[in-house]
Amino acid sequence: MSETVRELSVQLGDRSYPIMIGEGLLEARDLTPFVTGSQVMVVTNDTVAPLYLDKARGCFPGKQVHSVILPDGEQFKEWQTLNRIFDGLLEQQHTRKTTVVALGGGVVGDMAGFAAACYQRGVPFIQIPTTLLSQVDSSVGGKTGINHPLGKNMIGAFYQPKAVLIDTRTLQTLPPREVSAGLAEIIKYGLIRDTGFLAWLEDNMEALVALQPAELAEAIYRSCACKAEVVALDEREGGIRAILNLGHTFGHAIETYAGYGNWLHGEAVGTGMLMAAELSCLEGMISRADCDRVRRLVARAGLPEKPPVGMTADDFMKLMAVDKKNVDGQLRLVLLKAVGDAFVTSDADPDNLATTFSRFCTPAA
Ligand SMILES: NC(=O)c1ccc[n+]([C@@H]2O[C@H](COP(=O)([O-])OP(=O)(O)OC[C@H]3O[C@@H](n4cnc5c(N)ncnc54)[C@H](O)[C@@H]3O)[C@@H](O)[C@H]2O)c1
Ligand SMILES: O=C(O)C(=O)C[C@@H](O)[C@H](O)[C@H](O)COP(=O)(O)O
Ligand SMILES: [Zn+2]
Repeated sequence: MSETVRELSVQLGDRSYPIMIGEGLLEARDLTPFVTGSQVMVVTNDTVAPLYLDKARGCFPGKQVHSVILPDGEQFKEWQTLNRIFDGLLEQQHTRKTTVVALGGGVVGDMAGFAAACYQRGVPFIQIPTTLLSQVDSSVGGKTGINHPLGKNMIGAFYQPKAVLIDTRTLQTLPPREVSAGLAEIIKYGLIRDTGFLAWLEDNMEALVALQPAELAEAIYRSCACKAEVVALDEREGGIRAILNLGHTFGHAIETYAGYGNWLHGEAVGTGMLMAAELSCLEGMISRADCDRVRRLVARAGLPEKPPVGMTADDFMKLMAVDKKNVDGQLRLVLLKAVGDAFVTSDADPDNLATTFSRFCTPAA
C-alpha cells in the first residue's frame, strides 16, 4: 500500500462518516470497526466480483461474509434486480444487525444503498466504490435508488453510508470510456464551486485520462471534499445541493431517451453541462469564451459533445418535465452565474432554451 491515506468526513452530526482514500486500501483496511453485527452482505456485479470480491472479503476479518452478484449494467438498476439483493439477504437469514457493503460502480452503490435503506426498515451500509465516477460522486452523499422506464432515479431514498473506502488502485482496471464518464462529474465540481480546481483540471486533464496515480488521487480528494461540503450544508436537497445536478436535467433526458446503458451517465452529464453552459451564455451570464473553455475541457476528457442523433427539442422537453427538481410543473435548471458559481433557476427564457436545443440537436438523416 502507498504511504498516503487521505481522510475526509461528511459532517452530518451523529450520522457523520469518513471517506478514506488511498492506493491499495482494499488490501490494507480492516472495516470491522464500521460493522456492528457478525454478518456482512457484499453486493457487487459479475464484472467486479472476479476482480475485487476476495479482497473486499478480507476487509471483514472474523465476520460471516456472504455476497450477491448482480448482472452488470445500468439497465439492471431496476426492481427485479434490486429484489435479488433482498432474496440473498433473506435466504442467508440476515438480520437487522447485518451490514450491506456496496462493491462496484454507481449502479451497484445506488442499488445496494437502497436495499440497505429498505431491508428490515434499514440496516447499516458501507460504500467501496471501484469506478472513478463512484469514487468522486455516487458513494458520497446518500442518494440511493433505481430507475423507472419513464425517468432516472425516480424511486429511492436518502440513506447515508457508515463509511466510504476508496482504493484508487481499482481504477487501473477501468475501461477508458468509464474513466471519461468519471471525469465529467469531476469537471462538474470545478464548474459549480471551485475555479481553482477547474484550473488545476485544465493543467492535468491528460494525466487523469492516462490514470496517473498522483493526479487521480488529488482529483478524487478534491471532488469528495467538494461533495462532502455541499451534502453537509443540505443533505436532502432543499436548496444548495441541487447544484450537484449541473448538466443532469439534460443528461438524465439523454440517458432515458437513449435507453439505460447506451449512453453512460457521465457521458450524458458531460453533454448536459455543455448545454447548460450554452444556455447560461445565451442568458447573458457567462461569456462565449467561458463556454468554449468548458467545451474544450469536456472534449479533452474524451466525452461526447452532442446528444444522440435524432433526439429533438420535443424529446428533451417531455423527458425533462419529470425531473425531480421541478416544482408545480415548472422546469428548474442548474445554470452558471459565472464559471465556478452555479445556481438553480426556473426563469430561463424559453427562446434561449429553444436556441440551445437548435444548436445541439442533430436531426436523424
Ligand atoms: N447516488 C449518487 O449520488 C450518484 C451520483 C452519480 C451517479 N450516480 C449513478 O451512478 C451510476 C453510474 O455509475 P458508474 O459510472 O460507476 O457506472 P457503473 O456502476 O455501471 O460502472 C461502470 C462499469 O465499470 C465496471 N467496473 C466497476 N468497477 C470496475 C473496475 N475497478 N474495473 C473494471 N470495471 C469496473 C462496472 O461493472 C460497469 O460495467 C448511474 O446509475 C448514476 O445514476 C449516482
Ligand atoms: O448527489 C447529488 O445530489 C447529485 O445530484 C449527484 C449527481 O451526480 C447524481 O447523478 C445523482 O444521482 C442525481 O440525482 P437526482 O436526484 O437528479 O436523481
Ligand atoms: Zn451524476
